[in-house]
Amino acid sequence: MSDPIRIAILGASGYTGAELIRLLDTHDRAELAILTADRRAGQTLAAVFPHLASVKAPPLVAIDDVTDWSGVDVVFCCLPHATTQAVIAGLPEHLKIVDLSADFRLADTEEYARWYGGPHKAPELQKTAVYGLTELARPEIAAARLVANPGCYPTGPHLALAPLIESGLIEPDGIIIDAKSGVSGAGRAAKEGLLHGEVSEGIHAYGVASHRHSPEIEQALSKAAGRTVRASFTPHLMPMNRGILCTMYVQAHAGADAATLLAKLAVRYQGEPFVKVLPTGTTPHTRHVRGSNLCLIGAVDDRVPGRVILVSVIDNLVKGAAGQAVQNMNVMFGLPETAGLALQPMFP
Ligand SMILES: NC(=O)C1=CN([C@@H]2O[C@H](COP(=O)(O)OP(=O)(O)OC[C@H]3O[C@@H](n4cnc5c(N)ncnc54)[C@H](OP(=O)(O)O)[C@@H]3O)[C@@H](O)[C@H]2O)C=CC1
Ligand SMILES: CC(=O)N[C@@H](CCC(=O)OP(=O)(O)O)C(=O)O
Repeated sequence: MSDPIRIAILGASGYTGAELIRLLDTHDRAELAILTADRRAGQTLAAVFPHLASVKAPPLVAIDDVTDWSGVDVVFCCLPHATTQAVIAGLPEHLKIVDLSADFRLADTEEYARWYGGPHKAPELQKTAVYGLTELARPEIAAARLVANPGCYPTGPHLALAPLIESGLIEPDGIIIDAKSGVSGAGRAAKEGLLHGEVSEGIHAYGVASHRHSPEIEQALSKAAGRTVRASFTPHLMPMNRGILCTMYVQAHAGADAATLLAKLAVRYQGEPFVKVLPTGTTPHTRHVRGSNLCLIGAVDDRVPGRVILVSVIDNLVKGAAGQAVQNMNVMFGLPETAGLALQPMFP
């Protein structure tokens, strides 16, 4: 039997922490060594998450109380933005790190400062981080010490659009991304505006033309295009717990249609366990990925000539966060990529 991979989860009492624990419980090499929390430090996992009571895990502790990291191989960091960078900068060199926050995703430090309200506290470390959309950066992830796990909104559009832009099948400028997310995307800390009475039976756009995932999406599309690209991105909050659906309006280049775009994606993602391309003319539902690490992509020809409408879905807590983080850990340690992720979606 191979040695266990000893894992620390910083911010284990949040939504993505819980999801990591659920997935890693099915991973035959994973051993939970350290779990941290802030307000919930000192509690057992069973007290914080009764649904995970049977998982073998240490009690949750405050990060400052962790003085010995020698029994840890990899850290999943599930802390809020900005809190993360100083914590990661202080971790010993021997640790591999998958950061689920936004702190290390933007390669341009000025762009980071513009969108996240101030200069980065660990700019040298930021330069070493690899943006970890697994299917599109495997060799870099395999060699990385620090992986910046992508944001939940950018993941679907990045997977759907980057291969189409790279191959010249669609126009990179002027893409419109209309995104809809479940409320768990906002994390566990109760906030006004996210209470049941304010979210149920309604839907609203937010961060219109100003959401901090715009630069992350544009970073991905620009890389694919080899030049700066701007996109229109509007997120909406949906009265559901999990899931992100993105509707993308793209202009196809001469002769290309939905079938052409899907054929390109099918070739690009052939053999990929988690990215699935649907038959032309069909579109996925968030319920088709709930609880799984899947990203489904469909496309339909618009009635406007030359325009194609693509739709992607993921579970924001799995492929949009904890699942992709486990996938990245598997790549970093040379393990089968599906370890800990072989869960089919829940339906209904
Ligand atoms: N939710 C999602 O769908 C996604 C989230 N992310 C990102 O992942 C990270 C975690 O998200 P999520 O799990 O939803 O967040 P939650 O708010 O649910 O959890 C945050 C965790 O961090 C701990 N924490 C909060 N403040 C501090 C602090 N100052 N010092 C130490 N620990 C602290 C909390 O502890 P305690 O409970 O004890 O207060 C909790 O364990 C965030 O950066 C988020 O943006 C990324 C992709 C998707
Ligand atoms: C519904 C909701 O509030 N979603 C979050 C995005 C969550 C996410 O995954 O992104 P980060 O890791 O960058 O936080 C938001 O709009 O800020």
